[in-house]
Amino acid sequence: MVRATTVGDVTVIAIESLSKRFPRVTALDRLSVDITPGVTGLVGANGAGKSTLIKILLGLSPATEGRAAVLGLDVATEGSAIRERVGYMPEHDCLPPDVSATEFVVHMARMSGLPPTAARERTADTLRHVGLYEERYRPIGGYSTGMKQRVKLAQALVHDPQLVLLDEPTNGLDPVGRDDMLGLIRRVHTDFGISVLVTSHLLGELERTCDHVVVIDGGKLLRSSSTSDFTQTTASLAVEVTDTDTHPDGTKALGKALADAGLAVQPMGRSSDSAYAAGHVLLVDVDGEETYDVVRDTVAGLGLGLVRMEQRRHHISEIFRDDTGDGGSASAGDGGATTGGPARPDANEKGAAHHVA
Ligand SMILES: Nc1ncnc2c1ncn2[C@@H]1O[C@H](COP(=O)(O)OP(=O)(O)OP(=O)(O)O)[C@@H](O)[C@H]1O
Repeated sequence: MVRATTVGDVTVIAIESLSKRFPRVTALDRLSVDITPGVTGLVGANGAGKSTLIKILLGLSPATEGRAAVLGLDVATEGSAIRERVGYMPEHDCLPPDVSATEFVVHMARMSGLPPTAARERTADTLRHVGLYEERYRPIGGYSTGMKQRVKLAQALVHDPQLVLLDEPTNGLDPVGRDDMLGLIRRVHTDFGISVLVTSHLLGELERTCDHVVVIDGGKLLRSSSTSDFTQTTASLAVEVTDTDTHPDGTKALGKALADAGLAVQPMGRSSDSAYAAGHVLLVDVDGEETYDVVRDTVAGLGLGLVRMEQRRHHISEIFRDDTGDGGSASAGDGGATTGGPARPDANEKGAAHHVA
């Protein structure tokens, strides 16, 4: 296996055919993926194997098969060296209620080997960075969920790691809290150059935050690509038309005519984007400049009124929806639209071999 390092902008995490089997469940199933510097989202439905992967990467839990290296260190044999260089924000609440954020984060810094003065200085800096400076002497038990998540982030950052693994950092947060946390995560990389692997079951929020997205389902890799590849390669036109006496369902008539003209078209169903009225908007795949002309001419030919024709990037959540209209298992909770569209290449395997008992 190639030993991954951070030098020269190469792989930060190398995962090679990694499996983790519990007695009744295969949590990871021959997963192979490389993660490069930057902010990477690891997305999957509940139970997809995200937390299991993070624990293996930290050297806290052995893999059943396969290998992985973090910052060039083997997870099987060099766990403590990995944990010196990597920060970890666990998913579940793990904070002592009776101590202040300062006491807790100083303690974690000392555990990571920082001398007392450096630990106090780094704690103050880190708590300021996460926006907890004013409240730093209050007991954590009185904190809101958002503040607790920030303490967890601070303790992951305090020893100045090269990489942080953040397990569901937006869990339990309201939309404003989510946005704040995602902004903080982005700045962990832009301000400090720390690489980030962040898990979520919400594709939409990773789309806004991450340079790269890795999608897993049932412990298998579904897709790994840059965020822009996810969205830009699937540019489409949202087209809305009026009905007429001749065409009482103008949307349906246009959809048929555009399909006859050779365009890939589908009705937009449920969407996280409230600007679009479900059932009255068609999504047309853009296949060059001529697509606009074909749509305009077809609308005119049918005598329909054109309400809108606008370019629209797909949300990642739409790329992983299933064909049933229920939403893909990796799109849970983000209001992903669910009409037809570019299907996952391996959609038939979704969830395969997840529960093996
Ligand atoms: N210690 C364990 N013993 C048995 N099964 C486990 C154990 N840990 C995880 N699993 C199972 O492995 C699968 C993957 O779990 P994991 O926690 O990694 O998923 P996840 O993607 O992090 O989901 P969530 O977001 O709900 O935590 C699940 O089916 C889970 O029940």
